[in-house]
Amino acid sequence: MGLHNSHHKPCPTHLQSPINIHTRTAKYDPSLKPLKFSYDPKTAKRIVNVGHCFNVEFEDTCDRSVLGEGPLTGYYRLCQFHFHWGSSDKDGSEHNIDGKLYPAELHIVHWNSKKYTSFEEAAQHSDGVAVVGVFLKLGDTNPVLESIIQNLDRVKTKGKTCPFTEFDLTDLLPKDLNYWTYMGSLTTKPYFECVTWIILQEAITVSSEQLEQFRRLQCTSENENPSFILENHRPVQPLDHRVVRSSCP
Ligand SMILES: CCCCNCc1ccc(S(N)(=O)=O)cc1
Ligand SMILES: [Zn+2]
Repeated sequence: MGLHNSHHKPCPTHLQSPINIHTRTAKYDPSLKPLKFSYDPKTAKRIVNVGHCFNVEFEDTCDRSVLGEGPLTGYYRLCQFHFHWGSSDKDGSEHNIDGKLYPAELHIVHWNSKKYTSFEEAAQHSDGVAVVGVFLKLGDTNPVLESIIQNLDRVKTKGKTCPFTEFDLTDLLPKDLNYWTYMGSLTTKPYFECVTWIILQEAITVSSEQLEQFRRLQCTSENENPSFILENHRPVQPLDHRVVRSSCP
């Protein structure tokens, strides 16, 4: 199924992510609301090395940590956050801003708990998932990131987990919560087209040494010859007929 045109041949519509955000083409939408983060630090649970990155997982059996408003209808339940990075500080982010790459990108993953009963079910629907993307720019050591990174040697190999509780995720967000938003997909297999992307316009800082810690994670399990997660960012995908909206003019 896809858009129809005068030569009557259906052209497939791609709704894949990430994309390059061309800021001058983004359309200010005054109907977009401010983002409303309501996170309970007690829902932080553990850090897991999932092989291609590490996830910081939250308790998502009830609506104790939710994202509301913004471009969303209703609220979406926080389930995990993770990062994408590159083999050097020159690239690593998944989304680009006017062709500019950042050294890393944070993804905060939520699912529509009003309509669906799990992330896996929500991921089958176009209104199922909402991911907040935050760029990481090179700068001073980020003390909040450091509280996560100091645990990484406990999840060095694939499949390892360690407890991680009492974490206030709002401490990791920039002050300015203005955003771009568009409809897209998961950026790793199975690439389901289920994501309302909400990309913050202000970046947070990360130091070069902190990025090096990400690259020391292993994609192999402890009884295999070690190989490292040097990079895990997907190339940008065609925007096609999609419009990126902005929360500010
Ligand atoms: C259906 C189960 C798939 C597990 N993986 C979920 C997943 C993949 C990618 C992203 S991302 N990188 O688009 O934020 C979030 C969550
Ligand atoms: Zn991601």
